[in-house]
Amino acid sequence: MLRWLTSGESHGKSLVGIIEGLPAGVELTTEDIQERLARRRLGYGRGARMKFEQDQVQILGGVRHGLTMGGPVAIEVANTEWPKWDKVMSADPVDPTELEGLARNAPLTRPRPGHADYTGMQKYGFSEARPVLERASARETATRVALGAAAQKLLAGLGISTVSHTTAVGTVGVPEAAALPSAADVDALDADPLRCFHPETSQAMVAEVDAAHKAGETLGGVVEVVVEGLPPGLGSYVHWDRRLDARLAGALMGIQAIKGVEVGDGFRTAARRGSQAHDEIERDAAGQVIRSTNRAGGIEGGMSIGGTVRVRAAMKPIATVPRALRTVDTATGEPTTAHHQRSDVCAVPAAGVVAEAMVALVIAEAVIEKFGGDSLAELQRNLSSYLENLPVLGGDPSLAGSDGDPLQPPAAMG
Ligand SMILES: Cc1cc2nc3c(=O)[nH]c(=O)nc-3n(C[C@H](O)[C@H](O)[C@H](O)COP(=O)(O)O)c2cc1C
Ligand SMILES: C=C(O[C@@H]1CC(C(=O)O)=C[C@@H](OP(=O)(O)O)[C@H]1O)C(=O)O
Repeated sequence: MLRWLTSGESHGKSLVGIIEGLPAGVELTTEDIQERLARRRLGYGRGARMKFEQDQVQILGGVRHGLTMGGPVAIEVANTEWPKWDKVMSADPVDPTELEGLARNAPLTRPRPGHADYTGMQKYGFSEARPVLERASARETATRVALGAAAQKLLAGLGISTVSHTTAVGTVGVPEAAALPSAADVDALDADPLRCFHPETSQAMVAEVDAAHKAGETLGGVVEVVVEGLPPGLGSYVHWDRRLDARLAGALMGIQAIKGVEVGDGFRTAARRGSQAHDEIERDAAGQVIRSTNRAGGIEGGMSIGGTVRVRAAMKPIATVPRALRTVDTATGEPTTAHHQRSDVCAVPAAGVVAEAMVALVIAEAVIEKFGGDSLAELQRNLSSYLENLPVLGGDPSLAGSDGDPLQPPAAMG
């Protein structure tokens, strides 16, 4: 069983994540985590905060000399802006005179439509939005990316890789037929201002962000996560909450501002006729059982079919719109406009990196659940044994496994 939790506020001292259930022997260093956190900060359209705040990472427990030890792994991502917020966000009571006149402590009583402000105040009984937005903020996703790094390192030990890219910003989308990136393309994606794998579209996306910025607007978009090297049979059809697609969708919808999820061609499949919607099963020239297409996104019956999984997440435009939206001042009851200091114009590329972390966590959880093991070596043996004994129905069992590498899923499933 794999479980994980995050704690911390946007302007608090630090964010902390704990992941429990990782086997011993997974390679994990501060640098691994830092590399992924740096990727989350990239992306055209992010606000000023990304420029001046650093993610200061410390592994607090569960890892020794670069290897997990089997216990919970705790990771801290410190907020370097903390000294400016230490009074406003202090955990311990503060003498009210110390807060007097602090602009940062001014009550936020003009809730933003589209953010958690108003309903959070109602639900938790706050008279202003500060305590709501501090936790609702997507600053918290830094912790998920840190925990996702641990999951990705586990998956790497099993030959499973993840990569994310931007497929749409506002109305500008990558053409349907565009090539899909693989993990080998991560440097090219990092170099693109929008983490888009289609240079022409990326240029148009940059122009779209500039236009939105100029107009005092914000933008949403769509990201895709591609997972390669999966064995068949992660997740199950036997119960709704064991379906891999359901679990991935829940994890993606758990990201701030994600309002839609597609598995494979998702909504586009709904518009197709049956003969054009599925991935037919056939034999290639070498006799391997293969799929000629991957419309389903590599999941059928709630199970990975083996090979590549593809999922997309749709992000709504940022709620803190510079051209401030109408709201009601909760202190006076008067109509006004929503509070706004600064914000991202577009955080879609960052959301892609977060989506990748969430997908890695769900896949790692499904892998551990199916193959078990207290050490990575044991998990690898269990997976190898499963793949070696995987029946290739209707064919020669010797076709199972690919080229004698037991950690590779059968090419038949690619
Ligand atoms: C990476 C990332 C960055 C975000 N940046 C902002 C931001 O700068 N301003 C803002 O209002 N919302 C931002 N959001 C979205 C809000 O966190 C989100 O809309 C809010 O928590 C309410 O949740 P909901 O949109 O799921 O209803 C961001 C989301 C993500 C994933
Ligand atoms: C800090 C991050 O994202 C923040 C997410 C966010 C929100 O409302 O979700 C609002 C912004 O924070 P602030 O209002 O303090 O500028 C973003 O900068 C981050 O991703 O590290």
